[in-house]
Amino acid sequence: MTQLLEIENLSVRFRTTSPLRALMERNPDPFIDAVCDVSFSLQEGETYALVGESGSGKTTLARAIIGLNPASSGSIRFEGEEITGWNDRQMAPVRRRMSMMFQDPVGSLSPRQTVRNLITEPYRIHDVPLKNVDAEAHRLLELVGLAPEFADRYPHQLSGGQARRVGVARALALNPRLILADEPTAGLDVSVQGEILNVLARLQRELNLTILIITHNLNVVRHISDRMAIMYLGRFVETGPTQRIFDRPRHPYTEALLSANPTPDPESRSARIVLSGEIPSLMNRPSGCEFHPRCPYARDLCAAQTPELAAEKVASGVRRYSCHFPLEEARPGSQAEELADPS
Ligand SMILES: Nc1ncnc2c1ncn2[C@@H]1O[C@H](COP(=O)(O)OP(=O)(O)OP(=O)(O)O)[C@@H](O)[C@H]1O
Repeated sequence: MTQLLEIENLSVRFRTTSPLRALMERNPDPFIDAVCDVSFSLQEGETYALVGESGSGKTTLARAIIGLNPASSGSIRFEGEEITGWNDRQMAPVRRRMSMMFQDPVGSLSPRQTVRNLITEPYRIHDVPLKNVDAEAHRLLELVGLAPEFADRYPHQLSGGQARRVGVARALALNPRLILADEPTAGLDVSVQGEILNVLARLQRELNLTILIITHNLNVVRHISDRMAIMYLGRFVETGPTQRIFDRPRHPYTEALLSANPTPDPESRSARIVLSGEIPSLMNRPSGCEFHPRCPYARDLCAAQTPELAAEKVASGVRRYSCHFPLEEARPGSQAEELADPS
């Protein structure tokens, strides 16, 4: 598989908008690291999910990849080219090759434009001549399973699921290789969520697209992604093959997130772990392991020392986690699988 995107030690720092809050939080440095020392890569044709509670830095990371938030340190390579720090003019050709589906596509669709104009607008924005606008609009609509008649509709004439499909069609204009999909199913009924996920999965297969999906919804992650990363306070705390993480989380935060997820399968239902305390402020990060104040298993070392991101080879890839006392792998069947690992 070809490596499409490579992120190394990426951080994104913002000046906090509230000096008063900085004072109240006893933080003399009015900056927050919304993304903190993140490394990962995307292989061509895979779907990678970013998961984490609200404010954990998922959108900031995606915006940094497409050059909308400047990186404060680290590196971003796309198709083998270093694009860190590039300005809008330099990023323009890159943004034809990667496109972002923003949250709330209905709100972001201009109400006065027809679907035809909306989905072919990227060609005009990027000054790419289009011989036959109608033909391209129909091609894009067909890709997302909408009839050609939808080209003449306006956003208010679309259902939530149709608007989401239009958002996907627009993201596919210019034939990008990477789609950054921010909460593509948020606010939809479960059955419509399933339809959108099936559209994305089909496109990923048919067009060999690479998809970075951002979501709160663990059922979405399980359904669609090959690999996943769990973010906490801007950091990756666990990454690896999705199925493996769902089967056997190693980080206590992952375990808690998964336990809070409603699953239809009674076999895989575990007791819900309720985390104590609030998510800490980015202006006042806890010492050592930043999850320790909420961790049910924390010991003295956790407050004193930051854990490394340990790597572990598993049959389906590599899994990483940052925890001094990771959860045991020892569950029924695990030994047999470990022995079969090619590590
Ligand atoms: N432009 C900005 N200036 C200052 N702070 C920002 C800016 N953009 C984001 N942040 C802060 O960065 C942190 C991470 O936000 P981000 O939106 O990336 O989180 P998220 O995980 O995507 O959350 P959600 O799931 O709610 O979208 C938050 O504390 C947010 O307030």
